[in-house]
Amino acid sequence: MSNKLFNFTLHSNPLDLDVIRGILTRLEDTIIFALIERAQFAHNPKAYERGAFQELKDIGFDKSWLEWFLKETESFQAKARRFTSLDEYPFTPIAELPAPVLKSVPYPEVLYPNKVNVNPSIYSFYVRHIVPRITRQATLTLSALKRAKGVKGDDEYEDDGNYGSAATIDVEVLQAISKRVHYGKFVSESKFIDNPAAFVPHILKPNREALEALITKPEVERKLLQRLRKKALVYAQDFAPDGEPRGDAAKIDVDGVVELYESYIIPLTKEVEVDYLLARLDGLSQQQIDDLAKGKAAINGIADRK
Ligand SMILES: C=C(O[C@@H]1C=C(C(=O)O)C=C[C@H]1O)C(=O)O
Repeated sequence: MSNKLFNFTLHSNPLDLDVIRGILTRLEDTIIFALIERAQFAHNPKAYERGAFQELKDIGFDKSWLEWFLKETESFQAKARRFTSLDEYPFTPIAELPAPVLKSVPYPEVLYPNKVNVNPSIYSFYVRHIVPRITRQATLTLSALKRAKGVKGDDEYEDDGNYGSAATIDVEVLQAISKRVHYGKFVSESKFIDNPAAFVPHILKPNREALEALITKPEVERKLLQRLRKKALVYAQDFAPDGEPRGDAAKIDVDGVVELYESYIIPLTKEVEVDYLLARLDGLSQQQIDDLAKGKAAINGIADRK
């Protein structure tokens, strides 16, 4: 997983909406392939239950197996200077992460300062809804194998022996979804500077519905879901030894991938867009707000700050 999704040296304008949408499109591939990898392992619900591993309690960690994997992984990433830019957010509380060993990079200030972070919601929907659905086939296979060995009840659904591999992929999926959803801030800033006058009244007199109507592009969403289904059908195919596609989307629940976007990722991205807009005028002078209300675009993509 690239540490810096947006390579500022490669793009002249980080707020070009087509460039941003291209990055969101590329993240579809990352998420689909990671879900294909996760679907190879059973659900193993114990891995998401706090306090379920005595081994973790013995080392003083009382949360879940996955939360332990997140903390250990993100601790190393934090030392390597991850989470110092405005578009990457750890799932582990930032206060529990070590300081970077490298000096931070002075990334250009593209986004307006904000505290929008929906990782708790991403974690919750992923664990409660996405993992059980994506791993359904592997889970049914595991339970049948366990019953054949005389195992009955909850233990049928536990421990395909891959707690570590599955959690490693869970971390990758969660971080990719977090990047994708929080990229809504770049989308929002792009739309705001393109037409600030449209947004200012609904920020001054907070109106989430009006702001959501302004940022929603139904045709973009419709094409995205169409593209996603086609990608999942192709990526999930098995291939014959000579590379001939077998035409069966055997490796993933394609409807589950589409539902992930339709029911969770897109709605949450739009919430991030609206939350970002609602804080977009914080700290600006009345004159700056008046100028924006008259449609004077912000300079270099970010309004002058006081
Ligand atoms: C991300 C955008 O904003 C909204 C959210 C979208 C999404 O999450 O895929 C797509 C279109 C818009 O409704 C955009 O306009 O590209």
